[in-house]
Amino acid sequence: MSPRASYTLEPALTDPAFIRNFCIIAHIDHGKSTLADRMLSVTGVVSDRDMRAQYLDRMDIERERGITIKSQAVRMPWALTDESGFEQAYALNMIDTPGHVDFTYEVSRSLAACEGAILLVDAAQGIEAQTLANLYLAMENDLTIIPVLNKIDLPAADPDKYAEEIAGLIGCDPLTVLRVSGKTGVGVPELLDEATRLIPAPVGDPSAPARAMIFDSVYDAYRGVITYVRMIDGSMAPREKVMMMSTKSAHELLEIGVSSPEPTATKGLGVGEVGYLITGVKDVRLSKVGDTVTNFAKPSTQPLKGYSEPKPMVFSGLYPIDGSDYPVLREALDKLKLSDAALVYEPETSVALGFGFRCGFLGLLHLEIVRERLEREFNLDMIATAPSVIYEVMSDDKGVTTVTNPSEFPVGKITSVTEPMVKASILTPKDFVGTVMELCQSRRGTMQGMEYVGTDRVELHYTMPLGEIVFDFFDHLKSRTQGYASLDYEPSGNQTADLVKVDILLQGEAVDAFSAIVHRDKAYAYGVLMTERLKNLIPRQQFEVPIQAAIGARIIARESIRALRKDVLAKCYGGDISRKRKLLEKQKEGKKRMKMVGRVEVPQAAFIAALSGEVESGKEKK
Ligand SMILES: Nc1nc2c(ncn2[C@@H]2O[C@H](COP(=O)(O)OP(=O)(O)OP(=O)(O)O)[C@@H](O)[C@H]2O)c(=O)[nH]1
Repeated sequence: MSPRASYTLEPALTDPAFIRNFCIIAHIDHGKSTLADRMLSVTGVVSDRDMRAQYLDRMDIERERGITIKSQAVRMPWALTDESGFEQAYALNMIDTPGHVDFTYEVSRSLAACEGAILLVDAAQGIEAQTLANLYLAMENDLTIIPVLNKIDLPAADPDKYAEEIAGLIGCDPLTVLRVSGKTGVGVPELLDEATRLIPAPVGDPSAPARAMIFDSVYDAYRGVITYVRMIDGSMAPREKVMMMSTKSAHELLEIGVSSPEPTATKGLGVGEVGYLITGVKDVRLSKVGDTVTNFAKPSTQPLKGYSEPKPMVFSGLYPIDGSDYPVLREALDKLKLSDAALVYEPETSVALGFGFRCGFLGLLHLEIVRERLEREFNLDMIATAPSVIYEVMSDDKGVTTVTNPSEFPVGKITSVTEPMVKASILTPKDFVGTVMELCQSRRGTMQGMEYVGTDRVELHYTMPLGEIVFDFFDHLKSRTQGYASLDYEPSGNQTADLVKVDILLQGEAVDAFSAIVHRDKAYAYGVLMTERLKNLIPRQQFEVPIQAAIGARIIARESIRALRKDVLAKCYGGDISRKRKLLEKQKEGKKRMKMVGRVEVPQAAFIAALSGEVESGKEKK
């Protein structure tokens, strides 16, 4: 599609009256990135020749998985013709935001940098749980909402029905809900027109001391930290000295510019503009998201309202399969941390797995992504222990202990254990309400209410332990509802529960990597599951190996692996000594990939499979 804007936009320092800042909010897969791509080509900032799918998703993982992890900001020119035929040039700043619940904090940051939000809804699916969550966030930030139905090219699209649904939700006329296709481009120019018309211009004081809000900070191997900001008051220019208000650290601005979508240096940034700063800082922590940047010589006294820091919710131990890779893993984590402020880690050791790190993540998707990046970008092979949430354990002798690793669960008399809770909302077609309620109850959920959205869908509200959601809840929810239900959740304090630690013992010795904190009612099931899994995974040894599950000293499940002596030379009769030696060498190599737990040899693969649940067993297939 050829661009409509027939003029060139001044690179920056635009009059705020002609700036529009907006973001696109949507449920995952409703087509944000595709629409953003289309906007880039419609506005002409990316030529058709340079266009590639998911232009703004720069990480390989983002592109492969088709998801957005980091927010991106891009400036685009647009022209609006008024009734008298006068064409006015505008600068549109679009911030693409991630849709997955793990990355909600990225969304809230982007929202605070905008005056408007395009609420994008798949015309074949309608409103989903994250549509609602993001919409509420946008409303809290007082943004102008532009409702849009996407994917109207799909044969299954039912725009009339879903326009009604959206109208009912935000209280507008169904006819004002725009209809577009990010794929074919239909309706996109009209959407940009409407956004330009309806979204208010940014307001700020151009003569006040400079204040810019940091909404993202990324580490670039060549340029150091690139800080993305939205100017609120005043202006900034290259070579100026700026100060981060929370740390009072001062830096010289080496470069200031806008992304359009490639970084373009400018003479400065003025009120309402969105752009980037480069100061030569090497650590993203010095350029903290939510902080206010001001002028060093003429500082502002009033910092802008920051964001709450992202808090890790799920912890897992990461261990290199080859112990000698430990320093590489440390370095890799240090590097990832530069660009991922939400990642936390500290060294830990495991009897079974050796040296590794206990890492904190925003959720399971975040964990998977970090793990994949470590494997891919740093060539590391790793074992990740079962994810755990944060428990607070009260014991008589130790007081309160915060436990993120089951092996730290205190021994002795425990008075109470609290676990993190979440408020979950699940949106499902009404036919599946029964099965969803059953699932939530089996995960210790307490129902808080339900309401209809449109005529055939229901939003269910539950409080549930986070620990019950983070593992496979979503998979079960999807399979029970034929993929139709969607889920969103937010933290909701802590609550006491009857939780116990289950240990798994091999020949009487506890294997720390397999310990888990579970509800007492589920302890037996976990014990049976793990002992059975391990029985299938650990090869027979020269002696019998009992596998037991225990709560404290009480054994709750038991399996055993029968004894066997594997004589590799059995088939090697005759006198060929070199062949025998070769076989023995091969056996030795194999043993290197084994971990010794007491006297028992456990293959690495067994740890990986037992921890990831990749074992075929009748009991696991629910
Ligand atoms: N038919 C059709 N398919 C579309 C349209 N827009 C997006 N899609 C498809 O929908 C899927 C999801 O699109 P994305 O743009 O990656 O979705 P997203 O909302 O950006 O996803 P996240 O970045 O993970 O939040 C992709 O397979 C797209 O090709 C459209 O207008 N029509």
